[in-house]
Amino acid sequence: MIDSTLPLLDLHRHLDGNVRSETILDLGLKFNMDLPASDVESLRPHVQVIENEPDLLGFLQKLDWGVKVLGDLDACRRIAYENMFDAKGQGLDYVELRFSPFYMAQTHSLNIADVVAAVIDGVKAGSRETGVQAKLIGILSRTFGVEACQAELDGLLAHKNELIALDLAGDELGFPGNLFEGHFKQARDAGLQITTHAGEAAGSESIWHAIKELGATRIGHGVKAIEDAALMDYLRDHQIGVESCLTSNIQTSTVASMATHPLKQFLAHGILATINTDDPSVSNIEIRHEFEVAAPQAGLTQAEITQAQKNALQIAFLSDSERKVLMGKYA
Ligand SMILES: O=c1[nH]cnc2c1ncn2[C@@H]1O[C@H](CO)[C@@H](O)[C@H]1O
Ligand SMILES: [Zn+2]
Repeated sequence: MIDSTLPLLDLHRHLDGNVRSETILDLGLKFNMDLPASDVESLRPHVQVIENEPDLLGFLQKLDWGVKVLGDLDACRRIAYENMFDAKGQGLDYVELRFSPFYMAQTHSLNIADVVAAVIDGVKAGSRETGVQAKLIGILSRTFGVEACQAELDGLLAHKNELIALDLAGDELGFPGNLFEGHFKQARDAGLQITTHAGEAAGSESIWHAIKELGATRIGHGVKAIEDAALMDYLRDHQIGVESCLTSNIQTSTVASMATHPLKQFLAHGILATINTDDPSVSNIEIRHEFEVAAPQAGLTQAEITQAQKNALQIAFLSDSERKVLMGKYA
């Protein structure tokens, strides 16, 4: 159960992995796109994981229609805005929404920096209207290579004051972190914090690299840390936050079953691990499901679930005063 005496946070949530089916259909019509279906039910297998995918790349394909329909900046603003209402509907108090502007801009050749501005605008409006606090994390989609990621970074840095951190997502096996050390140095120099997807498709060496060379103070997924005792200690001792996404890890075949998910062991080891959604619409889940169904299946006790919720407050990219405001609502 969600501990209702504590704020509810989702720190790992892709806004471009959470596009409503109705919106995909609507935008598809608006921009005259040849969608694979014309109603929500038949669209489902094209934009949602129905059976677990054999690997990460199979899973990631399911995000494609959600960005292909982004025919103009208004469409980008719209999905950002709707994400805030989805968060509100789930009882979330605070979200860190991440997005890849290159991926969003790609199909219709939108200007990357303009896409970033549209997302910022949509999230701000949605936050104002819902009262849900939000921060934005820019993503470099490694799948498109080093040069595309530089263009993506440039677009993000044009709005660096409105972003809190930089992430690296996509094909971890095909595009290892060492290709992006220069990008992350630029981001750190620009004052961004770092959290990257690591140890999801690749092994624990990818997590070490993210921390030591990219400057990550949090790790997305990080499941492979369980195979590396020294890393488990390091994560605990250096308070590196881990953003776990239970259902996503099953759907990408990163973890064989919920019962063998390492989150419980992360928590038992004293690592600051948390419960998050990843791509809600693609996974057909929400934060409540992760707390109430997935976490118990992963063997978490109520005390461990509450601990994960507390950890989120601790590792969120919030200033001390912002954290107090969030806590204050529950005092
Ligand atoms: O679970 C995940 N692992 C790795 N990359 C992901 C995951 N979910 C989404 N993306 C990636 O994030 C960007 C869109 O925000 C895209 O690059 C998408 O492939
Ligand atoms: Zn993710």
